Order: sequence, then structure tokens, then C-alpha cells
Amino acid sequence: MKMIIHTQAQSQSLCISSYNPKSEQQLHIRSQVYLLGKFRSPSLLAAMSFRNARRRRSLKNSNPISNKNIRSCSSAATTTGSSLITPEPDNDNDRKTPELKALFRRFWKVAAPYWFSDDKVQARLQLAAVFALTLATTGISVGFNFLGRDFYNALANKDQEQFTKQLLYYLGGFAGGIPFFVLRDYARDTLALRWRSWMTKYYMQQYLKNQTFYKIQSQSIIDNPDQRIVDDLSAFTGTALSFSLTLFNAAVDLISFSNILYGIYPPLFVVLLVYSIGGTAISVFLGKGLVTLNFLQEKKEADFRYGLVRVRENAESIAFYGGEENEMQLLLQRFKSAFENLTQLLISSRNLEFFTSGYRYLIQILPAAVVAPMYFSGKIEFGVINQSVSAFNHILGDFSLIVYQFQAISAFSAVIDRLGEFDDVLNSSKSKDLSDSIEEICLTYCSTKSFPLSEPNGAVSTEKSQKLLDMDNLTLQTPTSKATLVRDLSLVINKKEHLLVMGPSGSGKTSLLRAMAGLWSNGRGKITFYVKDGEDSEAHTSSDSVSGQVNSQSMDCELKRPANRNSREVFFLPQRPYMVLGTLRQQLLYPTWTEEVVTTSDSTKPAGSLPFLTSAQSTENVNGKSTRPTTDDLIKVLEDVCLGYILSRFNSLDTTHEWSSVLSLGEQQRVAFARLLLSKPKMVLLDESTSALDEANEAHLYRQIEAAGITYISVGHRRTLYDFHDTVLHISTMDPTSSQCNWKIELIDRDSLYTLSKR
Ligand SMILES: Nc1ncnc2c1ncn2[C@@H]1O[C@H](COP(=O)(O)OP(=O)(O)OP(=O)(O)O)[C@@H](O)[C@H]1O
Repeated sequence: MKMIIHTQAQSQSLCISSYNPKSEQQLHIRSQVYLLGKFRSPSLLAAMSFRNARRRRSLKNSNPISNKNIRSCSSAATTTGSSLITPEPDNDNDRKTPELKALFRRFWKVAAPYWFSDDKVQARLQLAAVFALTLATTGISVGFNFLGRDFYNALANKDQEQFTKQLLYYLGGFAGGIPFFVLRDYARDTLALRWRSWMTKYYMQQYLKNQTFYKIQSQSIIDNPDQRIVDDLSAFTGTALSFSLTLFNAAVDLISFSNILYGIYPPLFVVLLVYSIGGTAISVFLGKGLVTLNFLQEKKEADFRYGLVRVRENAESIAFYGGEENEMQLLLQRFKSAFENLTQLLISSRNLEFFTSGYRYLIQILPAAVVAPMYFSGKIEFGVINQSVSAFNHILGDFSLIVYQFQAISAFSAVIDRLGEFDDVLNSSKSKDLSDSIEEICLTYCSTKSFPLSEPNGAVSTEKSQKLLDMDNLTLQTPTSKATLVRDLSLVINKKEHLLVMGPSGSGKTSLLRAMAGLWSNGRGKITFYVKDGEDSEAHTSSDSVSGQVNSQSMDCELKRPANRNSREVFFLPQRPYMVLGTLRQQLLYPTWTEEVVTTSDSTKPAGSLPFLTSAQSTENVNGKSTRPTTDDLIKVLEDVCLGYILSRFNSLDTTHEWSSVLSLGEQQRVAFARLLLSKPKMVLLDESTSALDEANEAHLYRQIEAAGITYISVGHRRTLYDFHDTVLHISTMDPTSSQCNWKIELIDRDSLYTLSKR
């Protein structure tokens, strides 16, 4: 079959790029039409590339052509990180098929932003070029329709001279027409890539903004956001463009070929209308479950892939546990879920295919049968039969878009649905916290000059001008279950007064830091940081909904969340050390400075041809820190945290390793302290940040940050931590039936501790 397509006409090679086994019969029909002189636009078939990608992914089809989507799919697996959520596979089979109106609304919501973005001029120009080329290809197709008629007339009349002339016209037509087809496809694919690039950046921005990624993960809001950004965006842009062109092409085709067909024999037109409308109705009925099945297939395959990524990322823990058998079971369970859904999908596709194949084959003889009596009575020439078959096929193809493309449309609907859902989540995060709490904790960042004159509670030393943190009647709740963890906590932290937070496991110590970082906002009360120097005083709220409170508190307060808290001189060291992908230098500069990563060998030609793909932030100075540390600074800080020896082990600061695997947990915690010392914030919140270190290293690191003038709040269990703190906040596990406060503050007498330990 492929051989026939290749040898019949050059024009058909344009269609092969979207060849797939399912459309083989369709191509077979089309190849006969091409032989009659049809130089048809392949956009209808190009739209099927989406379906092909899905099929190839699941059916392991070996067709090497049109594998763009396969590549993007595999890259999803590599980009999926452990920080991204995939809730356990659940029973989604009762998922409803989205309504057409809702689907259109979602499509517009996802598709529109690009065409009104900064890149709109370029985008619209390219789109116009693609449409113009599509128009040209349709014109060429019409020309070939007439050429085909004359060609076959010459053949039937045994007119050799005319035949040779028509043959030359034909060849000339191919030579002139092919560039239009190739350029149209190239322009369409380039535009799809540009659109995808813009959308990828746009979605990543939304995803990383306001800690949305954290909320999605910690509250299990949607499955596989990574797959939506990688696979679904790629499929969406490519298919949306192909479908638009297909529709446009169909409309132009319809106008061009209707005239021809109507001119030949009007009743043929009526036959065609009845046939295509009936076919569309039946295929919609037979394939209505496909949208849901496609949606679920996307999810289940992403779940399975994510399971494998988890094994890769937690290789050591799994190996220590010897958990291979369990992992195998879990992975097989996920695969089985994908397999079962795919089986359903194949059955539904098969049923639909019974109908669509018959639908395609029947029309082979229909137009010829209708006009043949006219030929026999001598009213029309032989070539006109071919012309009518060609025109009939064109128009039927236009009227039968839904029949031919039903599976591709259903897969595309699933993509629209998934992206629309993602978009809704990102937007709801923008306007409001994802949790539906009405009352929220008010988090503000203010200038050191602008603190209010209210009296502190007296529990901690109260020198006003040095106040760094003020917590006022803070009640903290968990995001989903709304369980109260801390009630009515008030305290003040002044410069160089170090607070230790202690309490039983699960009492809410880390959650308190989460509230200070703005990650959790369920509850009530105020947290105010006074950390900003200079004339410009700034403050930020955890959400817009509390802006009124901030306004009334201080005229110097800003109403937005800080882009990066560390720029506000507050640094957080999380309980689990985080190593970024990259060099040792990048580990140390994170998150205060970034360094451009050169990923391709040809650094002079990165994706920079797209202006919007460059970072909006300066790579030199992300967080307003004036000077970026030099190599000497980095080496010195490594020595300060007793990590000088790793430099010789890894040769230089610029070698890349899987740092979370090659460094011990204690070494990773020391890297985190090195970041802190480089950044030199006013205040740091340390969540069991020395838990993996020996006492000597712990003491050394605390002395280093104290010497650097950084005020710290630590969460920890060890009594050795008393040595480095002035005050201790004890939090006890909240009794849900009690309305009492569950905290107390004690002063630590470091001198007596010192005497005790000496004795
Ligand atoms: N995303 C979440 N949604 C709902 N509840 C949560 C979430 N994360 C933690 N919790 C619950 O909040 C409570 C406090 O957790 P937190 O991590 O603050 O404890 P902790 O005092 O730091 O414990 P540990 O000393 O063991 O680290 C726990 O009962 C925990 O199960």
C-alpha cells in the first residue's frame, strides 16, 4: 500500500507525512483520486497526526514518520519531578463527557491568550501566511481537477498529441505546486511550535507563581500537571492549528468544488448531502464515549510514567528497603489501569471503524453510478466522470470531517478538557488561595521604619527599632481538614534574638514556618516581618482578599505577595535539603542568584530566536542582591561550612552531578547553610536543618550564622540546640475539644547552660 502511494504521484508524498495505519484505507481511496488529477490539501490528514501520536505511544507502531509527539511524550518522563503530584489512580470511570459548549469555552480560554499577547503581531502574520498558502494549495487542487478531466478525455479519445500535452502540463503543475504544499506544512508546524513555546512559558509562569505548584501538590488538586505542560500543550497547539486549517480548507474546497459538482449534475449534490449528514449523525452516536476514554488514557499513562519516575528518584531508599516486589506490584497496577482503559478505547474505536470504513468504501462507486447514465447517453465525456468523482470526494471529505476525524476530535477534546481544567486551577490560584477559607492569616513584609506602635506582648525582648518579626494572635489550621494546630500565638522577635521552636512530632512546628513563608494561610491573625531597609517600605499579603487589613495597618505596605521572599531578607531552609539540577556553583547560588545553563553544544543559537523564551529576570541579579559572589567567595563559603574537601573530590565548582545522590544528607544540609551565608539575609527560618549533622558541625554552623549577624528561628528536637538560642517556643499537640492556647514561651539562660555543660 505504501508503495502505491509513493509511486503514483509526487503530490501524494505530502500526505504520507501524516500517514497512519488507520487511515490507510482512506489514503487508498485518496490515491485513486490523486491519479485523477487531485492535488488535495493534506491538512485534513495532518490533523490525524495527533491521533497517530497517541496510537504510536500505546500500540508501539513502528512508523518512523511524524514522531514529534512521541518525542515530546518521552521528554515528559524526564522532566517529571518528584515535586509534582500524581494522586493515586482512582476510579474515574464515572467521569462525564464534557458538553460541547463547555468544551468550546475551554478551547477559547486556553487558545486565546497567545493571539493577544506580546507576540501577537508575529503570530498573526504567520497565521495569515499559513492561510494564504492553504488557499494557494486549494487553488492548485482545483487546477488539477480540470487537468485531470482533460488528461482522461485525451486518453479516452486516443488523442496522443493532446495526451502528451496534458502530461507535460501535469508534470509542470507538480513542479510548481509542490513547493506550496511543503511550505504550507512548514509554516504551519513552525507556527505551532512558536505557539507551543509561548504557551509553555506562560503555563510554567502561572504554575510557579504564588507557589501554585506547591498548593496543587499538597492539596492533590489535579493529576499530572507536568504532563499537561509537556504533552497536552504540544498536542493542543499542533492539533488546534491543523483543525483550523482543515476547517478553512474544507470551507474553501466546498465553495470551489460545489460549483464543479453542481455544474455536472445537481442531483449528485443532494445524494452527497444526505450521505454525509447521515454518516455524521451515526458516527457521533457510535463514538460518544471516546472523549472520556481518551481523557482517562492520558491520565493513566501519566500516572504510570510518574510511578517509574518515582522509582528512579527514590532508587536508594527502595534498594535499602528491598522494595522491588512492592514497586513492581504498584507499577503493574498502574499499567494495568492504563491497559484496561486502552482496551476499552480500542473496542470503541473498532466499532466506530466498522462504520467509517464502510462509509469510505461505499462512496467509491456512488458518484460514478449516478453520472454513468449521462455518459452512456453521450451527454458527458469520459473525463467528466473522473472529474465528478474527484469533486464528489472533495466535497464529501469536507462534509464528513466529523466522520473521518472523530477519533482525533475526541482525543483533542480530552486535551482541551485537561488543559482547561489546569487553566482554571491556575487562575483560581491567581485570584484566590486554592483553599476555600474565608478567613485568612495576614502576612506582611514591612520596612524596619514602619512597624506599628502597638505594644508587643512582652514575652520576648522589646526594643522597637530592632523588631524583625511580630506575630499577633495567630491561629493556624491545616489546608484541607482545617484542623487547628496552633491557637492565638503572639510573639515578637528582635534582631539577634534567636528563637527555638520545640514540640512533639506532628504538633505543627513545620506548619508554623509554612505560615510564615506564606505557604499556608488557613486560620487568622497577623504575621509581620520588619526586614526591609531604606526609604521604600514594602509589605505583602498572603492574598488579595486581606489587602484591606494591610492598608489600614500601615500606609507603607504593598498589597502584593513578594516575588521571592528571600529578596525580603527572610530565608527559609526546609526540612528536606533540596539540590537543584546543575553544577556545584549553581547549588551554592540557589535561590538568590541564577546562572544561565548552557544545555546545547551550540550556545550561540539557543531558542533565543523566540524573544519570549528568555527569562524575564536578570540572570545576574534575581533577588535584588547587589553583588554576585565570585569563585573565591564560593570556595571560602564551602570552607566555612567544612565542605572544602568536596571541591577536590569533584574537581571544580562547575562539574554537574546528581547532587542529592552523591552528597550525604549532612553534606547537603551544609550546602544549604553555605547558600544562607552567601545570601546573608536578616532572618532565617531553619526547619530541622541540622538534623543529619553531628553536634560539632551543628555548633560550628550556628556560630557561623550568628557571626554573620543573621537572626534565626529554628525548629528542632535536640536539646543541644538550646546552646544557640535565647528563647524557646513550646508547642503541644492541640486538643480539638479544648479552646486553650497550646503554646508557651520560655527564656533560655545561655550562660547557665554553658556553666552546666562545662561542669
Ligand atoms: N498538606 C497537609 N494537609 C493536611 N494536613 C497536613 C499537611 N501537611 C501536614 N499536615 C498535618 O499537620 C500536622 C502538623 O504537621 P507538621 O509537619 O507541622 O508537624 P511537625 O510538628 O513539624 O512534625 P515533625 O516534628 O514530625 O516534623 C500533622 O498532623 C500533619 O499530618
